Amino acid sequence: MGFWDAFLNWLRSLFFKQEMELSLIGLQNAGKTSLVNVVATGGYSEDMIPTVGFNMRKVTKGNVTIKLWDLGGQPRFRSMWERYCRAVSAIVYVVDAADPDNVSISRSELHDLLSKTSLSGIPLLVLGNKIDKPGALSKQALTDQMDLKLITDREVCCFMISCKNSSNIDSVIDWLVKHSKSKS
Ligand SMILES: Nc1nc2c(ncn2[C@@H]2O[C@H](COP(=O)(O)OP(=O)(O)OP(=O)(O)O)[C@@H](O)[C@H]2O)c(=O)[nH]1
Ligand SMILES: [Mg+2]
Repeated sequence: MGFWDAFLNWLRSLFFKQEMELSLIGLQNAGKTSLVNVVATGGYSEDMIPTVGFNMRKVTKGNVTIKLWDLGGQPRFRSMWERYCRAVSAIVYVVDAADPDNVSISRSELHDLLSKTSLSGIPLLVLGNKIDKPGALSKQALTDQMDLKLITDREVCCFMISCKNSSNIDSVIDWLVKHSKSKS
């Protein structure tokens, strides 16, 4: 990048700060906390501790500050998902694409959540994670099994990713940045 480009980017960053708040939802073991780590630092670990309740992380990408609510996915935490989704610019729903036995539970939890009137219209990003594993579902299979075509009251996007290999993480960040809002 030349000097002037760098200078203009710096100026832009001073005047066009964007921010967004989003919630990461999905069953336990889907890879939500791993995704936060990959987006924030690029780090990945096999040794993860299940999230108890929730964690909040702030990540800055270019001009955009993203406040991430990383929620626990175990059954006992699912009743609080809705509360943490009310004020967000987007809901990110993570599915373990290499665990076909749990996809139908994941589908019903997603559709239950989206049926709450407090969340109507909030854009949804569905991420099929762990595509590095053999037997992981294709995007088409995941879209079908999650009944994503039935969601017509909001913008829905789906990417297949691997936190382990950092596959498609750039597309996720691009999508998030596009859905941020100007700071008021
Ligand atoms: N092979 C593979 N394993 C992954 C990937 N992403 C996460 N994992 C593993 O999946 C396990 C669970 O990851 P977490 O990030 O803790 O899952 P979580 O969704 O935050 O789980 P809860 O906090 O209990 O809701 C860990 O052992 C991770 O190493 C991936 O892309 N590929
Ligand atoms: Mg977690």
